[in-house]
Amino acid sequence: MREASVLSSSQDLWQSCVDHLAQELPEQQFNTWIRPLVAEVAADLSKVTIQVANRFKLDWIRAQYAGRISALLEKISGHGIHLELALAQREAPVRSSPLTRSFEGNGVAEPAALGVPDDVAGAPFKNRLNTALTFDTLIEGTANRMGRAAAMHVSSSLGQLYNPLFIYGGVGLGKTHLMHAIGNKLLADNPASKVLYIHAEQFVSDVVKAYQRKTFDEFKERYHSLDLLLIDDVQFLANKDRTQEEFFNAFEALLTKKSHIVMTSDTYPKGLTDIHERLVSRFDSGLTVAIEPPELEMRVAILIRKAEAEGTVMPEEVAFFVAKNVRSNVRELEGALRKILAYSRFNLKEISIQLAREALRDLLSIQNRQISVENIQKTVADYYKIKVADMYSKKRPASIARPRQIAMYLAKELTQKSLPEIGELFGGRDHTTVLHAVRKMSAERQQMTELNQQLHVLEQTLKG
Ligand SMILES: Nc1ncnc2c1ncn2[C@@H]1O[C@H](COP(=O)(O)OP(=O)(O)OP(=O)(O)O)[C@@H](O)[C@H]1O
Repeated sequence: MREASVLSSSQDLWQSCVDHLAQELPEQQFNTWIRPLVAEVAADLSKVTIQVANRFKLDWIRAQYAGRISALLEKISGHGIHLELALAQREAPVRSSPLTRSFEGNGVAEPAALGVPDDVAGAPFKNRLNTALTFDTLIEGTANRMGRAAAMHVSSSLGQLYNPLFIYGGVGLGKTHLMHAIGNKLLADNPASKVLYIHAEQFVSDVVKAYQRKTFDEFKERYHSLDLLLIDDVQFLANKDRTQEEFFNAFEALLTKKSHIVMTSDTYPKGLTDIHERLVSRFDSGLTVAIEPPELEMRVAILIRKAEAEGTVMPEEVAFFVAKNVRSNVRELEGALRKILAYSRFNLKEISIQLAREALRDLLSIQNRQISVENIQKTVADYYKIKVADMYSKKRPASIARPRQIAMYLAKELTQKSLPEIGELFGGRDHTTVLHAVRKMSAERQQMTELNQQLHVLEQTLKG
């Protein structure tokens, strides 16, 4: 543990606290809840203000982590610290984790939405590119070869082939990185180009704002004048009719003047739901490429290169060990690497397989863990702050019945259990009750952004 006197700056205090949490918490929890936090530390270290993206996260962090964070900060600094949690101003969604997308409670509703933050109309033009995400830092492998080649091509011959470029794939595979790389390369070659990176949700909010303020002319001027529009996660345009119409208009205007459009999504165009057919067919009219999960060699290369970027050498055998055990996506790999580096730094130990095994023990044990109905019941009960016993009880108030239905739905989705078996585990309920819950939740999650987000968090937590 570091002493107060060793802390060279206020940011050191927060970093130390985060490093500790990285070691203490399961990977998924750390990535979901702690990693995205931004903290301001008073120069005299007497107060730490943590900015949290939305109310839902704020409540969760207050309930689950604030106590531990406070205790750690006090232990590290050696004195009392006032910890404050505050709602952050909504930022451009350059995201660091799949769960840090800028959902605001129920999501940004279309034109009736209130309180849309003020960060586009009237403001000086910002391209929102993250300059760290370039082709140089994007490691190539079979999984992303085609996407990378297409992206390179687009950045060097804008408006010609592959327009629009539609990139799809699972979470944390480098789609966003690829988009920023295109923008950064274009700007490096042609600094006068007008580029905009935007998350689809922010586009929705821009439409809402233009609608509320009757500033569609400015909106059109802003979007239709671009040379390159990079729009991330277009699946978020689902069910937003007005936004889709405006997107369609921008799309047509940009293609007509041979500007380029690059989009990402979690699915291929025809797999998108609740997006107008005419848009979907436009999405598919250029080049559509998939990004696959990285293969073993690529995972090894990513670990070695990222360790290098942190000024550390990761022996190849350690990289293999980690790459074999962390298979899902690059974001998870980055998380594993961060844990290993923090562990090595704190324990003053060289990076070895043994050290990696220790640093990743939670992650490795979670991987070996089967998801059980009991675990689902406990996790859901904790999440909605009800008693685990209520999962089996006959109580009917919505505050209890609903989490119970959610747990039943997750039990069906994440385990091999049959409906009667699940019913049995929920206090001997009939299989039709379980079926009803499963159908209800699958239908509602399509309609309700907030529920979908909560289910996503629960699924990620349970899957580790
Ligand atoms: N091939 C790669 N080489 C180096 N870093 C990578 C590569 N692929 C992804 N990354 C890094 O992994 C992290 C996750 O990537 P990114 O945010 O681009 O994923 P994504 O596919 O957009 O995921 P999501 O759908 O969750 O937004 C980023 O930090 C990114 O820089």
